[in-house]
Amino acid sequence: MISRPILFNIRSHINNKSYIIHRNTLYISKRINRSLNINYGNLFRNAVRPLQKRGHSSSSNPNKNIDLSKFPAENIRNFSIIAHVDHGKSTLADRLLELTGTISSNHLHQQVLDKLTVERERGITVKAQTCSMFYEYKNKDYLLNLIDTPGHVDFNYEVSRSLAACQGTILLVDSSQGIQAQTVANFFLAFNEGLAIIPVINKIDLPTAEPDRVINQIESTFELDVSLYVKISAKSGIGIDKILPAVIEKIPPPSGDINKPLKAFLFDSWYDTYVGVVCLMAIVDGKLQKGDKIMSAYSEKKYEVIDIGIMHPEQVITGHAGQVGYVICSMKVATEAHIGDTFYHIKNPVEPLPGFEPAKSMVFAGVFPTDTNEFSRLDESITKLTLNDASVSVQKETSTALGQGWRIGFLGTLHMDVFRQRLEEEHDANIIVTRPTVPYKIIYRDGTSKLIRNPTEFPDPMEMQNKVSELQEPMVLATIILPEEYMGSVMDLCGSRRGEQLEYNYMDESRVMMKYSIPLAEIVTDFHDELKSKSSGYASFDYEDMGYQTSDIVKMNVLINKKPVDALAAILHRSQVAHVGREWAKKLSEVIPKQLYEVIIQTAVGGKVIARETISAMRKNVTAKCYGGDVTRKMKLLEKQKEGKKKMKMIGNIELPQKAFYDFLSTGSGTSKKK
Ligand SMILES: Nc1nc2c(ncn2[C@@H]2O[C@H](COP(=O)(O)OP(=O)(O)OP(=O)(O)O)[C@@H](O)[C@H]2O)c(=O)[nH]1
Repeated sequence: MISRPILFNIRSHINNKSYIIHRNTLYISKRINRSLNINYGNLFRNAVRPLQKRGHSSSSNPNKNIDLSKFPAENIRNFSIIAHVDHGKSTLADRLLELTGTISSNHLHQQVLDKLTVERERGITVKAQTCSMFYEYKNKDYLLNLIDTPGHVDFNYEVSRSLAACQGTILLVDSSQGIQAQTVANFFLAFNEGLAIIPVINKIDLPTAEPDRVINQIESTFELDVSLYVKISAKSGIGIDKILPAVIEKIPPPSGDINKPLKAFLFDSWYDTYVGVVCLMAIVDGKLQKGDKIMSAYSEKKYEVIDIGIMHPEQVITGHAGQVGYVICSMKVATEAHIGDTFYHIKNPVEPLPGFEPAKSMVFAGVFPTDTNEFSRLDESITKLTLNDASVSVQKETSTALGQGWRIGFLGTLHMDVFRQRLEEEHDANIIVTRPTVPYKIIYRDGTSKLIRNPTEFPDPMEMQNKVSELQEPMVLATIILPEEYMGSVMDLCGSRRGEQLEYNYMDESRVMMKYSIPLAEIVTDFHDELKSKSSGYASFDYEDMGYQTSDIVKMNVLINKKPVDALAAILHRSQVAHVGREWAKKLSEVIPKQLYEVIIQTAVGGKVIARETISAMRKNVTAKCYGGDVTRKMKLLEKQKEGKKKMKMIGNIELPQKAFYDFLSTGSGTSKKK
């Protein structure tokens, strides 16, 4: 049994001070009527820079001391907020930070903890964020460590990791929407962790709010003690003052023993341009100080602690049981920070903590630099981004069409899209991402099996005939919650996606929860959009892994002038081949520009051609309009044409503009269904 780690109880010297520690940055703000007296070293000055760059306000004073030693375990609470997408987690986190004076109430930014550009642009949380607040309750000072978590199913790994660092959670439910699919999924994550759960009903300011109905839903669906619930409007601030007293009263303090040998738990890490690899560790037992020699239970590599947390080492670096903070040790490479690793003093080995189950990639896609010279730079960027997102798996791969690249595993297609956007925006990458595929399983006659993450690994006909006993595809258990009137159309949708209904229950007189077993491949493309459109936006959906099932899957090749293009191959269920084959051939014929010779596009399974399109030849004479006149002008036009050609990708023996290739791969060319 693991003692639950605490966040950010960094031993230091605080004299009635208030501060907030952010995951990868830090800023300090005054608590009302109290003065700051904090002493920072270079680390803090370095760490604060990125935050200031992003425009956050900071009232930091680099020459004062912080002391957290006055917060014994019983005055600490570690809690998270879990909810369905858009039910108001980040807004509630803002209100709590304001209430505790951690940020000012006229703070310019909303959703302060959504720090990534991608989060602000998309209005979603993708990365769990942590901050500490100070709060006085019944004449006692409390250190409250709050973790804001993502709501979307693709980021569940972040939620699980956050919950492992907490003793309790706020289950936030929108009072106009009621329980949704991710409310259910997140509730069970918290429930299985044995956390104290406080139901909080949000958005009671809305005219459509039905808080009492939602409370009944919570009671009947989760059998939760609803006498604990709190009704709020995170937007207007109604009821916010009731939340922290409930957190203190209902959530137990953390446990841990300062006198036991060191057991430090690495549960997050990131790459900071100024200080390199930074780990977020929970010191479950024992103490950790600057200069300590520690060892990773995972890799058995030895490190020296260079700095802890955000403080100047001489004043604030000592940790004790239940403390967490930044630990900067002599880790050179980003991948050395293994999420879930246990660290101990070299001379005092301990039994490692169970750690986290590694995230299981649900979809894989090839990522290739558009300019092959960019490979090394992008390789470094991917490594850094992976450190900030442990749920991504990366392997190098080579495509005949696209050159050297990577096969990257994601938790879902939104996750994939966010990763692509971060790579482009934060690392200035120019990339082509191939169509995502789910991991299929090949069962061989000799009893062995192999997972394939790339259509190019699909067995050839000879291998199929002689060695393969069966092919399997991954299945998921989908939970769909929707108003009763949309049941018919959603059932049709699930049926068309090879879904099999397992059960349905009424949550109240008009809302239904349906469970389906569906092939993962059927939901990773446009299922969510279709579900929204079939239910006028009212259905919500979540899924979990359900293992593998025998399936009639085949590899579909795309041939250009009779040559297969590896980057365009796909693994499909046989029932999809006819319409996907036709759709792809047509789409490719639309994006491939006319060439100097005829181009034949075919889609085929084995030797059988599914669809064929032909693009007739065209000779483009760029100098035609020059009527034999000026030679320099002709030369210039030819040069320009040459430049243009550099931006082309050779696919088979044809030239395809990168944009066309990108357009084909990124949208509309999935295994979308006949509408
Ligand atoms: N009317 C009203 N709107 C609210 C309230 N709380 C949040 N909202 C709005 O609901 C939307 C979603 O709020 P967020 O705080 O981003 O929701 P979230 O749960 O953090 O979203 P994800 O991180 O994407 O899961 C925003 O437009 C908020 O302004 C509330 O109490 N009342």
